Amino acid sequence: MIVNLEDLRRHARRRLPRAIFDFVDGGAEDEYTLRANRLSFEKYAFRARALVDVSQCDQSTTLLGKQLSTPVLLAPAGLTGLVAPRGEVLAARAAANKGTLFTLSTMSVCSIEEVGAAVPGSSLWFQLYVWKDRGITRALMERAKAAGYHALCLTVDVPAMGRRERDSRNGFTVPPRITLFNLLDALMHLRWGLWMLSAPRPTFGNFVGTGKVEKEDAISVASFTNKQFDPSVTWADLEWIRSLWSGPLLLKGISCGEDARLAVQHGVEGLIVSNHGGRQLDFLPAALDLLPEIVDAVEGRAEIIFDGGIRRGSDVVKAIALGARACMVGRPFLYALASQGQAGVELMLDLLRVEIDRTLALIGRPRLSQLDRSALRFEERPRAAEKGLELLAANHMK
Ligand SMILES: Cc1cc2nc3c(=O)[nH]c(=O)nc-3n(C[C@H](O)[C@H](O)[C@H](O)COP(=O)(O)O)c2cc1C
Ligand SMILES: CCCCC(=O)C(=O)O
Repeated sequence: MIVNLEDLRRHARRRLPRAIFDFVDGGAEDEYTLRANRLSFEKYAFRARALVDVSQCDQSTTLLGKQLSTPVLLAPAGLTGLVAPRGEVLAARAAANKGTLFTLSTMSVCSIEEVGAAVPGSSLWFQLYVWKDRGITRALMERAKAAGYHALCLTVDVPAMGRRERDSRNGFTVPPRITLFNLLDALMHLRWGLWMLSAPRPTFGNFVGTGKVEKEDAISVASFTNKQFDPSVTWADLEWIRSLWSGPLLLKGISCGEDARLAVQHGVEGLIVSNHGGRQLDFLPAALDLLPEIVDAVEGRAEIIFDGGIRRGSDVVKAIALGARACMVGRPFLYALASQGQAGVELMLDLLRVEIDRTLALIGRPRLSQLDRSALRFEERPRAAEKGLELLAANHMK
């Protein structure tokens, strides 16, 4: 039975081959940041007001001028189409049906055009990685523009791919290599295997025809991206991107106040406060702990989106109370896709919606605009968090 997002993760773990589940679920190196992302929510408890009329809770909001029915968006995730066939199209449809946004990753399986044709561009953002080949980078932006995508989100926390040791152990490659382990893994997850047979052999769909993917046979994500992504990108390149993209521009992966101020000086419309779900630099602080410093640095001059570890409606309410305008979820929509395809993603968004509404009612603040730091108490000693860390550390050592 599925009553919350953790149930979707359990489902996904059963449904997906081990190597694919681990690619989705895992983080960098010791996975400290990945664990910290969850545990940081336990540092905050609520201050609830009583006897407030909460008969009409309203979680709708606007983001970069667009009306949304909920402050929860779908984060960009490379290789979503490995979790379910045409996974990006399914997730984009679910988001549009539920009045919110889907962000297509540069590293998607379905192409910019295929997703663009499936839903209105107003419910789509495109996430950009800068390739060494600037012609390709420029073409990505032009294609997203031509397909009607509303905003561009430049990810700035991948100057090198984080080291995901689960992927190394599993020998995870794109396309998946046919090995005895992978064959057994697929046989033990037959529903997924049969499901995937209905789709073309998965690859990075935006690069078919460029010669970049055709030459590669079964390459690890880190080898491929380290070869293709440009580690020399600086603030100066932002001007170049700006000159090619006329719509709203966001930076994803800002993790300190200095960079937030620079981003505002460069005129970006939005920032995504994120540690890439603990998949990049291990020992960045928990994403929630990055938020206050950045909110204070931005002083309302750009819209702030938060991601990292959101698994409950109450997590969304806490991030908004700390100054975010909206939140992205990554893994939860991938677990949901693995569990039940498009219907799973819609269910995931519904679960969060109901949890957000109930939290707003119980704390006596029926609208998002009424959320600020006075809705929270800082837990001096988050005992559950300490205990959780001990338990997780113990599990890790096994
Ligand atoms: C499987 C997977 C693939 C991802 N691929 C990308 C990507 O291509 N581009 C990007 O900017 N972020 C990527 N991310 C990071 C997410 O956009 C997001 O920051 C992160 O998942 C948020 O944490 P959460 O999973 O705890 O919600 C990926 C995350 C996952 C789990
Ligand atoms: C699949 C290409 C890399 C996607 C990414 O950014 C991530 O896995 O976190």
